[in-house]
Amino acid sequence: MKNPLNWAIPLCFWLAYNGVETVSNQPYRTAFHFQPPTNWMNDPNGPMYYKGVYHLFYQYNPYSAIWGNITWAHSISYDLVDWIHLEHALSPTEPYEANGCWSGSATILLDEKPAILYTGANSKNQQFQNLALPKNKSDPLLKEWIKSPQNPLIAPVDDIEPLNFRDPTTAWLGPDRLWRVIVGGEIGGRGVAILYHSEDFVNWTRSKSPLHTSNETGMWECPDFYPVSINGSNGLDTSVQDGLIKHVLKASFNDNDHYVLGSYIPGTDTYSVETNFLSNGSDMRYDYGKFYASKSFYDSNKKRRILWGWIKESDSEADDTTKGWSGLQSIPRSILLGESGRQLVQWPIKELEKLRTKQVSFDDVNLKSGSVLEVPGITAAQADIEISFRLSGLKEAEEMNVSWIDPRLLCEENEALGRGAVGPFGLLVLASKDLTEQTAVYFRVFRKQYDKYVVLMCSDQSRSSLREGLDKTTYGAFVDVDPLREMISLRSLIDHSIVESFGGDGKACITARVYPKMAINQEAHLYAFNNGSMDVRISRLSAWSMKRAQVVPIQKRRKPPIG
Ligand SMILES: OC[C@H]1O[C@@](CO)(OC[C@@]2(OC[C@@]3(O[C@H]4O[C@H](CO)[C@@H](O)[C@H](O)[C@H]4O)O[C@H](CO)[C@@H](O)[C@@H]3O)O[C@H](CO)[C@@H](O)[C@@H]2O)[C@@H](O)[C@@H]1O
Repeated sequence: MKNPLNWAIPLCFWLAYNGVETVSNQPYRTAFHFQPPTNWMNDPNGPMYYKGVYHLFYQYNPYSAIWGNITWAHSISYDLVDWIHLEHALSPTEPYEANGCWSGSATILLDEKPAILYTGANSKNQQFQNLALPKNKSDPLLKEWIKSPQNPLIAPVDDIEPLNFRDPTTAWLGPDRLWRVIVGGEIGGRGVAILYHSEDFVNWTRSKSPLHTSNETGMWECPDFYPVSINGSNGLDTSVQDGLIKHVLKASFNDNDHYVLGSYIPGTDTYSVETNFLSNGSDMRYDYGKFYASKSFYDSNKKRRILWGWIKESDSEADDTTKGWSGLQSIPRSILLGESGRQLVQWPIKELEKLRTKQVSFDDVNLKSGSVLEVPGITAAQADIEISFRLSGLKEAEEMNVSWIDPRLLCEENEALGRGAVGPFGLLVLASKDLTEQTAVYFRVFRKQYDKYVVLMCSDQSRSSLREGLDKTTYGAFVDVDPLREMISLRSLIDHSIVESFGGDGKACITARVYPKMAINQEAHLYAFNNGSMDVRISRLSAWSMKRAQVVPIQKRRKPPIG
C-alpha cells in the first residue's frame, strides 16, 4: 500500500498556503496574528528592517508554555504578514545570562551593521546589558549572532537596583556623534529611564541625570524613545533630531504601555514632557486592553514607524499547558502623532489587507433602538471589520458627571446589555447564534457641556465565554472624536481568540483575549447592535473574511503547487 503521508503532507501545505481552514482541536490559535508553533512567547525584541527583510525577535521558552529559559527566538518576513521561523538568535549560555536573555533592541550602526543590546539575568536575577553582533552582516537573514567578548557591557552599580535594570532601547546618535541608549529601571521606588553614552557601542558611560523619571510609578520595563513628526505623515528614524518633531517616551508598568510626549534637546539630553506619567489625571496608553512590553522600529523601506506589542493570555497557566502555547504579538501597527498633536494614532499596517477575501458591505443603514443586525456571509471567527456611525439627536445624550474619570470603570458600570440614550452601539463579535456568548465592542456618548460631548469606547468580555476561570475584565477608553461633526469609526480584527479594536481612526485601541466555548470557527457570528434609546445610522460597514497568513519554519518553505 502506498504511504498516505506521500499525499497528506503536500495537501496540508497546499491547504495552509491557500488559506483553507482545516478542522482543528486548537480553536484559539490565530490565523493572521504572529505566534510561534508552540510554547511561551512574551515581549517583541529588536524588530528591524535590514537588506529587504523584516526581522522580529521575541522572548521565548523553547521547553514549555510557561515563562522561563528565556531565549531570543527569531522570525523573518518580506511583508510583515507571512513569516518564516529561523533558528534561535540568542540562548542563555553565559553566567551573566544564566536566567535568560531578556528583552532588548536592535540598532543599525553607521557602517550599516545591525547590533543587538539585550539584558542578561544571572542566576540571582541581577541584570546586565550585553551586546550581540551578526556573524555575517552580508546575510540578509542575519541567522547567526555572536555575543561580544566584552559582555557584560553595563553592570548595575551605585544606586541602580540590580533586580530592576533592564530592556535597553534602540540607540540614537547625538550631534556629538555619541550613541545614546536608555535602560529601564527603578531607583528609590521611582520609575526611571537611565541614560548612557558611547562612542564605540561597547564602552558605555552613565549620564549624570536620567533621561526621565516619575514618582507616580514603580519599575519601567521595556522603555522606548523616538521622534514623531508634528505635521508629516511619515515615521522618523530614531536618530532624527531636526524639524518639527516631538519625542515619545513609552514605559511598560502596571500591565499596560503608557506614553508621554515632550521635547528633547539632544545637546543637553534634556527631555521636557507635556504631562508626566499618571499625573493630573493624564493616562495615555498605546492600548487600553491587553498589550504590553511593546517596541517600535523605523521601517526605512516604507518610511513609517511600526509598533509591536505582546498580547498575553487571559486563561490560566494550566490552560496554556494544555494548549501547549501562550502569547501572541499584536498586528504590526503604524504609529504617528495625531492631527491634534496631543496623542498618537495607530493603524494596522496596510499589508494586512492582502489577506482580505470575501467582502460584505452595507451603506447608510438605520440601526434602530434596541436592534441587533447580523452581518452574514463571512468567516466571523477570522475577519476584518470596519464600521462608521453617524449620530443625530445628540441633545438626548446623558450628562457626563465630572467624577467619571476612569473609562474602564464607566464601561464596567454601563455594560453593553444595559440601556443608555446615545449607545451602547457597536459590534458583537465571536458571538454564538443565540448570543449567550458575545464580546461587545461599543461606544456610548455623553454630554459634557452645551455642544461638547465625550465618546466612550468599551470592550466588554463579561459574556465572551461560558467557560469559568478566565480573566473577563472589561476595558474602556475615551476617544477624542467630536460626534457632532465627525463619524465615530471602529475597526476590529477578529482572529479566533483575539479582538484587536481601533476606535476613532486609531485614536483609541483596545485589545482583548477571549476563549468562547460555542462561538468558535464556523459557529461564530458577527452582529451590529444598538442598545441606546436613540436610533443611530451605520454610514458604512465593510467586513471581510481573512485568509490565513503563511507561517513556516525555514526548512519547510516551499513554493505552492501549481495548478
Ligand atoms: O522575559 C523577561 C522580559 O519580560 C519583561 C517584560 O514583559 O519582564 C517580565 C518579567 O515577568 C514575567 C512574568 O510575569 C510577571 O510580570 C509580568 C509583566 O510585568 C506581569 O504581567 C505578570 O503578572 C507577572 O507575574 O511572566 C510570567 C507569567 O506571567 C511570570 O512567571 C513572570 O514573572 O520578567 C521578570 C522575571 O520574572 C520580572 O521581573 C518581569 O516583570 C522584561 O522587563 C524582561 O526583559
